[in-house]
Formats: sequence, structure tokens, C-alpha cells
Amino acid sequence: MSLDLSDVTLTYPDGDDRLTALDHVTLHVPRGTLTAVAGPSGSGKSSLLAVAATLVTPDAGTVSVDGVTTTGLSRAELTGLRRRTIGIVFQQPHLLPSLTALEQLQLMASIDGRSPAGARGRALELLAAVGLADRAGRRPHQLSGGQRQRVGIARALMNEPTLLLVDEPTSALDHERGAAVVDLITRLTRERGTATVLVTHDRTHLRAADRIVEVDDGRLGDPPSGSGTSVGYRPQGGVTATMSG
Ligand SMILES: Nc1ncnc2c1ncn2[C@@H]1O[C@H](COP(=O)(O)OP(=O)(O)OP(=O)(O)O)[C@@H](O)[C@H]1O
Repeated sequence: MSLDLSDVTLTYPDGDDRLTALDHVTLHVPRGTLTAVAGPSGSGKSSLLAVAATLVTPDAGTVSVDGVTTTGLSRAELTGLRRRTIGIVFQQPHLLPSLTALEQLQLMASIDGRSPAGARGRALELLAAVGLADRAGRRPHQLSGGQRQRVGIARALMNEPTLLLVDEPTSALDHERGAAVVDLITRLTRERGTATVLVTHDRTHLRAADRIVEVDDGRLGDPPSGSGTSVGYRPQGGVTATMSG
């Protein structure tokens, strides 16, 4: 199970016209792999994430998460699907200032209708997995930028998502901390078997990605065979494959 975008087109209103943000995009991301999405500003990277997150419905094409085709689901069904299967890491983690790292994660369980006490074990395990076992009681202002981003990553994994969507996680970090955060996301992708999509401007962090796809003016970079805009998964054994057109 995985993320599948099939022939997805997304347009936005643009005066009397429509602006095409995604143009017949097909992308398959299997579980346990990380696909990095690179491309210039305005090329459609955030639109791709928003469609994958089921936050935006495309004009045409289908989106499947974990084998469930999202087109045609009601708003309530989409909300349920998102809670159960999708974790999102934002550019800035947007932590609540008054809560400790542990409580930020427990809050996710409460939103999902589960008891914070019952979620404590999983929250502590995830904080340990991101290297913050000894910071569980700290509030955001007592953590560094990189540590706050790690809390955001642990929080995204709280509900055991199968799809992990990561938007420019390194934009507020220096190069070394940014590389460490991408390495962490790559490791968690493999350990927890998520289908991970990571949007970035900075290709220097992407050594460990299974694939890099290039978005240019709403289109994915052609694979070397030149067969349309479809980019299929090709196991690379951890070797980065750049598929620019
Ligand atoms: N809500 C919207 N309404 C109208 N046009 C939009 C909207 N959101 C994005 N766009 C346009 O769609 C195109 C793709 O935008 P998108 O945000 O997906 O690009 P991006 O690659 O993520 O850019 P950046 O790297 O600057 O964040 C751009 O031309 C943008 O101006």
C-alpha cells in the first residue's frame, strides 16, 4: 500500500482564466520509500503535497492513499482517512508554546479521541526515536530549532500514518541540522514503513532519497525512457536517482 496519483490535473482560478498548477501528474510512492520532490518556486510542489494530503481535490485524475481512492469521498470520510493514515511535517512545526514535547504528541491522540495517558508510551517511544528522550518535559522555547522540528516529526508519526508528507523541513535550519533532519526522516521511513514525500528546494540533503522527482511548471520530470510524465518506482537500493527531464 502506498500513495498513488494517477493523471492528476489541478487548476486554480486566475482572473477570467485558470492556472494549471499540476498537469497530468502520475506518481507512485510505495511504503518504506522516500521520494523527494524538487523544483523551482511556483512549479507546483506544494500543490502536489496538498493533493496527496487530500486537502485539495484535483480537477481530474485520481488520488489513492493506502489503496483507498479519495475522489468521491465525503468531507467527513476524508477527515477520517487523513487522521488514520496521513502524517504531515510542516516547514515550521507550529508547536503550542505552553505544552511540553510529550504533551504536543499526546494532544494528537486526544484529537483522535484517545486518552492522552494511553498514548504516553507511544509518545515517549517516538521522542526517543527522534533523539529527544531526555527532552520530553521541555517546552518549545527550551528547545533548539532542530529539536523543535524533531518534535514536529515525532508528532506527525503519532497516529501511525502510512503516508508521511514533509514540506521543506530544513528551511529554518542550518545545513548540518537540515541534513540531520532529512537523514532522520529517511531512517523513520524505512523503520516505520511509511510512503514518504519530501518537498525541498535544497538538493544537497537528498543523498538517501530513493528517488528525486523534478516538478517543472506543474509537470513531473520525464523518466529517462521519455514515456509521458509518469514516474514509476524503480528500486535503487538506496542510490539516489535524479529524474529530471
Ligand atoms: N490558492 C491559489 N490560488 C491561485 N493560484 C495558486 C494558489 N496556490 C498556488 N497557486 C499557483 O499555482 C502554482 C504552483 O504553486 P505551488 O505553491 O504549488 O508552487 P511551489 O513549487 O510549492 O512554490 P514554492 O517553492 O514557492 O513554495 C504557482 O503559479 C502559484 O502561483
